[in-house]
This record gives sequence, C-alpha cells and structure tokens, in this order.
Amino acid sequence: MVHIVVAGPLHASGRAILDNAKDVTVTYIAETSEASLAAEIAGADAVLLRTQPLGARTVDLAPNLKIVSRHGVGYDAVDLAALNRRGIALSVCGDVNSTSVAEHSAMMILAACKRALRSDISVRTGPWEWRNKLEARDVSGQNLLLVGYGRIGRRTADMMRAFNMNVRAFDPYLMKQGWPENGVPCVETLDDGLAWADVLCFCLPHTGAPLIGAAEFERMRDGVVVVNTSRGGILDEHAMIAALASGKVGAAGLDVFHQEPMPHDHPLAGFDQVLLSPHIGGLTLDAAERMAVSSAENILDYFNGTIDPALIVNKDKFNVALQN
Ligand SMILES: NC(=O)C1=CN([C@@H]2O[C@H](COP(=O)(O)OP(=O)(O)OC[C@H]3O[C@@H](n4cnc5c(N)ncnc54)[C@H](OP(=O)(O)O)[C@@H]3O)[C@@H](O)[C@H]2O)C=CC1
Ligand SMILES: O=C(O)C(=O)CO
Repeated sequence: MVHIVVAGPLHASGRAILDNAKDVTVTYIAETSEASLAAEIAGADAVLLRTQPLGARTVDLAPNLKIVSRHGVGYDAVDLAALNRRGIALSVCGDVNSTSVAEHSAMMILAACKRALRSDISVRTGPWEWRNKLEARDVSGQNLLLVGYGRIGRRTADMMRAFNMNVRAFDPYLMKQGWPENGVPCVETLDDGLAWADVLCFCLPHTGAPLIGAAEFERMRDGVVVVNTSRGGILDEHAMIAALASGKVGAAGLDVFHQEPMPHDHPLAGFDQVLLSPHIGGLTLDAAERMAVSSAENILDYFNGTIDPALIVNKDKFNVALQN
C-alpha cells in the first residue's frame, strides 16, 4: 500500500486519479503550510506539494518518503540536498502551466505600460481630469527583454511580438547549449540587456541570491517597466521599492514576492503604478486542473516505474528503475 499526502487544495481531476488508484491511501490536508504538512507526513511514501516550503526537518519526519511531486515546475522552496541525501525523488509537472504564466506576464506588461491600476482607481475615486496624468504608454515599438528563455519565456516572446514589441532574451545557459534557430535574438550579457530594455520580464528559476539589486536597477533605462512572474527572490525587494520611489522603475507587474502571502501593509502595496497578483500566473482554472493531473500521475507513474525521467529533477542522484 502506498500512502500519499496531498498538501493543499487539489483539483477534482487530480483527486479522482488518486482516489481511483489501486493499493493507494490518500490523506488530504486543507491548509498549505509546512507545519500542517509536518504534522501529517510521518507515514507518507509520497507527498504532493503545492508552493509551501519543504525543509530538511520535515523530510526527516518521513522515514518512508520516496517521492515528492511538485504541483508546478519551480522547486526553489524544496530542500533538494535533504531529498538527495535520502534518495528521495523530486518530480515536477510537464509543460502544463507555461502558457498560463506567459499570458499572465503579457497581461502584466500591458497593464503596467497602460497604467491600468491607476486608471481604474482614477475612475473610482478621482476627478475625471486625472486622465491627463496617467502616463500610459504604447507597447508597440518598445524593447522587451526576457530574462530566461525557457518554456515561459518563449511563449511570452510569441505573444508580445504580436503586439509589435522588439523582443530579445538573455539566457546564458541556453547560449552555451545553442540558441534556438527560430528564437528571438539574444543579448550577450545581462548588462547589455538592462541598458537596451524599455520593459523587462523575468522568466527564470530562482537559484540563490537576487539577480537584480541596486546596481542592476541603476543600469536600467529611466522609467523602465518591470514584470516578475517567476519568483520574488529574483529581485531585491528593497532595491525595487527604492527604484519605484525614485521613478527609475516607471511601472511594474508582480505576481511573486519575497514573503508569500505578502502583508497588506507592504510598501509595494503603496504604488498605484504597480499591479500585484497573489502568485496566480500558473493557477488559472485550466492550469490548476492540468497541474493536478500531472502531479498525481507522476506519483503513480513513479511507483509503477513508468515516470518520464525528464520530469524527475534529481534523477542523477539516486538509482531508480525508470522504464523510459
Ligand atoms: N507565477 C507562477 O505561477 C509560476 C512561476 N513559475 C516560475 O517560472 C520559472 C521558469 O519556468 P519555465 O519557463 O517553465 O522554466 P524553464 O526551465 O523552461 O526556463 C527557464 C530558463 O531560464 C534559464 N535560466 C536559469 N538561470 C538563468 C539566469 N541567471 N539568467 C537567465 N536565464 C536563466 C534556464 O536555463 P537552464 O535550463 O539551463 O537552467 C531556462 O532556459 C520557474 O522556475 C518558476 O520559478 C513557473 C510556473 C508558474
Ligand atoms: O509552477 C510553479 O513553479 C508555480 O509557481 C506554480 O505552482
């Protein structure tokens, strides 16, 4: 019998897959905190993980744990070293939420350039004459730099080229492997890109220290638009707030934050040129169903020995019989 703990809400299609599986028991936890997961993880062979952190101490509470299946693709909140030490697999979803995130980025690029939030507030609360001070811009003809040119970056590029933006990308790893033939042009260095871009959009994994701090903001064009749908830790938030306050950053769209949930009194909430959303780029109803199905199937496929090895992040760290 395989015992699976599902840590947080799961779309009915994912639940049906687990509930109908043979030789499986499932515990569903309503809350998405690491503490509630820790309280239930002791007997788990598998955990289906939403966006909550998974640290070494929680992993150590689960002596039978064999696989952690991320409901999504980013795994920066998982202590991968702790999983590797125990030979526990970490799987991610396939290409199921990238179009949704790219659409969210496209929406935020448009909303930030058009000053959509400020515009809405002006109608609800201000004199009509505020319409002359909104500072909305066309996106057409502007330079868009995508930092990270994987699944989400490439789809965002396609969408924003349709709006007649000049799109380039920075992705050093891809440059080494070979830039895609039909891709947008690349910039050689991040600094080149920062100096070129009117609009910046971050589409990369978070792996350590912030990529963008005060020095990088300094290199950007005055009034630059910044959109981040990848992870909050990519931007130094203090530097971002300072850049918004000084006007260096003219407008922004942020789906991800250093601290999630972001407190209501956070300084970022004080800017009417910044559109905020609660980490929902990949959480449309459509993507939520696809992620639920993919993350549930990954667990069952793992125990059947049929999981696609490309979906296991740490496949080189332990020996597992993979049939593909
Ligand atoms: N807001 C939301 O709801 C969601 C957010 N995300 C976030 O988006 C991120 C990207 O997702 P996705 O496009 O699917 O991932 P991919 O792995 O397909 O693409 C990311 C690309 O960024 C590259 N990259 C890594 N480090 C850097 C760097 N320092 N500078 C520039 N490029 C870099 C990667 O190279 P390499 O592969 O060689 O490392 C890769 O080509 C996820 O890791 C996650 O954090 C994802 C889904 C939903
Ligand atoms: O897929 C991801 O990484 C997300 O942020 C959504 O869970």
